[in-house]
Amino acid sequence: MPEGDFVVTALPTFIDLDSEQESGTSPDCTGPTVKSEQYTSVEESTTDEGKNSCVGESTTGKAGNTEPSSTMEPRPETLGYFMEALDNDCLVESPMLKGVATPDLRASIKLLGTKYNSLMEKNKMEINKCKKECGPRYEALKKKYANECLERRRLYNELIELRGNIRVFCRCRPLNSDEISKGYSNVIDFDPLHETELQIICDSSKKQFKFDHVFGPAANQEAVFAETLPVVVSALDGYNVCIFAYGQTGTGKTFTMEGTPENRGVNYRALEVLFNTSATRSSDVAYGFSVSMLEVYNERIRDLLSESTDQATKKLEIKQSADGTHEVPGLVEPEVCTTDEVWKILRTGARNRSVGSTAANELSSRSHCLVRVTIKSENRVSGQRRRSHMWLVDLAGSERISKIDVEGERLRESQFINRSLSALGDVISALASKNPHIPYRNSKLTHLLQSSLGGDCKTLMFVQISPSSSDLGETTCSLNFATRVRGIEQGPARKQTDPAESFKLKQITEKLRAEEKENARLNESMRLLNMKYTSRENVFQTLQEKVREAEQSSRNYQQRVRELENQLAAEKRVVKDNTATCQFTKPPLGPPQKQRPPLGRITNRVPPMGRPRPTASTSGTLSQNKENTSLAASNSYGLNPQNRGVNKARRVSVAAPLQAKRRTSLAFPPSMRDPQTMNAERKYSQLEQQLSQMRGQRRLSVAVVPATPLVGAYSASNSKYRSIFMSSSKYAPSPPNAVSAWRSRLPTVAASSRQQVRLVRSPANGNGSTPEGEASNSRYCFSVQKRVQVDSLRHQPLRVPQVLTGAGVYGLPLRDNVNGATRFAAPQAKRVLCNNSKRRMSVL
Ligand SMILES: Nc1ncnc2c1ncn2[C@@H]1O[C@H](COP(=O)(O)OP(=O)(O)OP(=O)(O)O)[C@@H](O)[C@H]1O
Repeated sequence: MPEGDFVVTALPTFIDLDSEQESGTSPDCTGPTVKSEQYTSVEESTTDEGKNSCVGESTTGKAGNTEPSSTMEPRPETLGYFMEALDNDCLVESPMLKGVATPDLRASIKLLGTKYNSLMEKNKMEINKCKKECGPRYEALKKKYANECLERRRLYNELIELRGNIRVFCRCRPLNSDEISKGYSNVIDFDPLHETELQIICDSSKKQFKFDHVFGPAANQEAVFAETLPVVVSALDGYNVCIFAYGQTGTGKTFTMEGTPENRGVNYRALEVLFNTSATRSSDVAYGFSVSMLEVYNERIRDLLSESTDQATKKLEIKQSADGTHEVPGLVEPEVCTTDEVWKILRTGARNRSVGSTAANELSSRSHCLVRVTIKSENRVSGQRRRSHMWLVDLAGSERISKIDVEGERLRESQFINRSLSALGDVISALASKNPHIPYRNSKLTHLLQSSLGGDCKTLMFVQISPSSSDLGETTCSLNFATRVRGIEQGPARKQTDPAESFKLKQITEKLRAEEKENARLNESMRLLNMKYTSRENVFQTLQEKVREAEQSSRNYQQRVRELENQLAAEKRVVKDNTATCQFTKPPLGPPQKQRPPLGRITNRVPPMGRPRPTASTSGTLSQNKENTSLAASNSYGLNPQNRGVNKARRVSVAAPLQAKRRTSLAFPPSMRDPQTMNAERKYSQLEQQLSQMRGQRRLSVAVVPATPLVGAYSASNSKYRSIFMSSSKYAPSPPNAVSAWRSRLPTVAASSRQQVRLVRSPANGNGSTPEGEASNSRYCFSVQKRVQVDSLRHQPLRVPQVLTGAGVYGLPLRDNVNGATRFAAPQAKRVLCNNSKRRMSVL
């Protein structure tokens, strides 16, 4: 509490502490009981007036029982005279109190000071308590208020859009002294209750006009700007805004837009609002402002902020930028941050503006003045950038040339002004009638305002009128024009974005479109692949089904094989039993080979031909499943006339009772078992006899060409090389291709001719000699399963390639040479190491 607020107008000598403690510093003076007989010596401080006052009562705004403490100097009768306030509002004894002689007075003042201090303490505590209680509530309310402000702004924008993005205000200036002096009457009638209507009185009739707002002569600049404010704020929200004043010369257009230093107009106030609002939004959005000022004078653009002297020669042109906005390259556009800078710039521009004196206006504007404010913003949260323009246009006055009485340069100026205003009227008419072609380029003025007139911007027009009866005609024209403007139906305004930002967004959009296309392509290929996959899965399932079936059949076969094996084992046991009854034992001839004992240990010998086998009936059944059949068995089965129905070549194994180191297979053609060729049996017995003479036991495989009887002979040259000679002189020759087509059933013979040598011989008399005439009629091929290579050096007639080519063996030279070699030279075969294959082989 400030010092001096407490005034002790009547200092009692005694204060009833008890009663005061209850009442405190009650202003109703019911507290302290003053005892008059105890008045102190401070008599000068006791006045009649003060007797009814109470201690500690503030004089400020109270009843007249106290003097107002207009001065801060404490008077002797105030508490502050005896007590001093410290910084923390505590009262301490003043040195003045020492001069008080009466102890009661001193004691009472001290008491008052103490009471004051305690009250102060109590108050502070209460304030702190309130702060604690109300603090969060206050913050919440503050936040709510901010949100409400935002909502209000949004709703206001919506309201403006609903009202229309072209708004028309009408402002009527007061009658000037000249008009009054000339006795012109007021023809404009306003109804204060209807702010949107005005009437023109002409010839006792009234013509009514409606606008968004009508400002009468009494309306000041503040009132006008209050209605303009929302449109100005829209520019901060990112909208393009155009505010222009239109009207007859001398009606106050410049006054409304520029104003005077005392009554500043829309231009200055708008920029002021922009700065203030941007400051309040600075936590969310960062703003930047720049201002340019130009005029269109006689259809030429002049930069009003340029300081260069060659303004007359410098030609400024309107260019359309890539983003569709219209720019004037080379225009001076300083950045502004404060209202002072703005005012300075506006003053500079106004000074440079072309003005002249006319009959209607002493300082008539002879050009259209345009102030362009560029607003750049960046949202600190979302990072979104915007750039918008606010045009503040003071048009040159529409005027009747005859009326203003001009000639020369002024007349030319007036013609240009009227022409450009007419172009503006055309644009407005085209917009109002929703004409697809808007003639923006008919004048520099409309061309400059193209992006801010119509379309997606907000437009505000001030139609300025004169109340004078002398200007009735022009006033009516202006009002009619304004009514047309108001009739324009515009679509909703659109927030502007930064061109750079737009370009970036455009690129992103294009990229997204390309990605969408790529996605569609990938989806299509994925769909095709899915279809392919589905069809393959079907195939796979079918194959799986087949595999299952194959497995099942394989299992069946295995089962069958096991059964056959069991049967075979049983038969083997029977054979074994039968063999045990025989005098001699035979080596096992049928597969599997692994179960066979090594040949070296076989002690079988060929039984004599024609000797009946004791178990012929039993072993006959057995041998049908064997590939190698013993000679004896083949004798019984292969040559048995009863088995002639088996029309396939047979291979007969001949086991000699010598040391078996090699095996030779002998195959018989089915025809061999033909009854007509049974004499082969006889020949075979000869072969068997020769076999028995062989040194060492050998098993031979003899392959016989089909359909050819076996009448060959067998001879051995030495232990390492065997050749078998067969005679066919008795039978008709078989065609060579029949021999060539024939293949031994032995895998080793068929697999690689390089490792085989087929020696062919056609002995005519069975002793190895071959008559010339029968040489080409050989029919029998015998293969010895031994790796043999004919030494071509020692036996020149033998051509090695011929020998090594299997089928080509059947040739006369080879046969003769082999025959000769067998008969006369009986070449020794020796084991050599082959350089190429690194394998050992026998060489003739
Ligand atoms: N509302 C008003 N209140 C008081 N004075 C006004 C008002 N409107 C205009 N005036 C005064 O009228 C005179 C002419 O105004 P102003 O120059 O602004 O007209 P103008 O329309 O701009 O004319 P021009 O087209 O020739 O430039 C000025 O002296 C101005 O102060």
